[in-house]
Amino acid sequence: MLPVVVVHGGAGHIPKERSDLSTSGVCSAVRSAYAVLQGGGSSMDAVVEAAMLLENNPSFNAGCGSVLNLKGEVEMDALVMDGKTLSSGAVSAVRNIANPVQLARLVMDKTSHACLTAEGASQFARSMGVPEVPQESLITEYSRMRWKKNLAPDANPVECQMGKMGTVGAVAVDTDGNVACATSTGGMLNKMEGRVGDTPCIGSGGYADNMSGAVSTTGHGEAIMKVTLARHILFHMEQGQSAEAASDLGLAHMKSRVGGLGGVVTVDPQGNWAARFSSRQMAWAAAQKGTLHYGLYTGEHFTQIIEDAH
Ligand SMILES: NC(=O)C[C@H](N)C(=O)O
Repeated sequence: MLPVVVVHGGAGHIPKERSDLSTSGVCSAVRSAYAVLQGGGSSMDAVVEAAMLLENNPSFNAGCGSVLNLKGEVEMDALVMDGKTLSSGAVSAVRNIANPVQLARLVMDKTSHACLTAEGASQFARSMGVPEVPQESLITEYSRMRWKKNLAPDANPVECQMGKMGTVGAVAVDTDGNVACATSTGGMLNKMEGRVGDTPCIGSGGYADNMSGAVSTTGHGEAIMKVTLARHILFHMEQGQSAEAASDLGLAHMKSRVGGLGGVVTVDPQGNWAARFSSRQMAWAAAQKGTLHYGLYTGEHFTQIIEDAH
């Protein structure tokens, strides 16, 4: 059963013309992360690899391709958590870097803190030699178009939000049985400047504990925070539920209690995994025992032998 890695490319409604890009993006990220695990890398190495590749892919709402805030600027959130030690690192409202997930890992590895925000996070990035990138390099035509559309007086903000949720995340178990999670996002379209979502908050955007498993979440951040979705799912696993049943229970609770939609990828330390969502779609992919699994719509589950995958 080990190793295993599962990634998501955000819960929401993916326009038809963009769905192939989302699927191919999560599949190639999961293949690279799986290669890291097969090469003896840790679950932390694997989830950071997957999240970084998805941040670099402009089809997703993380790193390059992030949605814009009300002012038309990019502010990103990211989180990593290590299930062996419960160490975590996060950044929120960070600007001008290509890979927030890498900076989150540096917060975990190099500071005694769990989260750095805004200008302080940028200063830390500089001190670690992380290159600063111009904001323009993180903005795509598509995200600028959607930002403008959402500012129009007749805009339907709910519909626009669902058009591209696109947060990215991963969970993995390595051959030593250690679990880890990573999540990275540009947040919610046309958010207020300084808005911090669920993604960098442990228990909400993700959680990893070798005693129960690991979860990375996506969806409406304010709803996810109200129910601390990731920790809620692991609670159900601690009570004996499977990764799949616990994920469904957590998502159903969020829907009935606060009307929130979203999606999750979940693993337990034995390598059982789930990719579940209450939104219309969620691009997801998993790799285990030489097989690639992936899907986009509810109930969809394709498989492919990894050696044959191109
Ligand atoms: N697309 C998402 O998953 C958005 C993210 N959860 C946020 O609220 O910032």
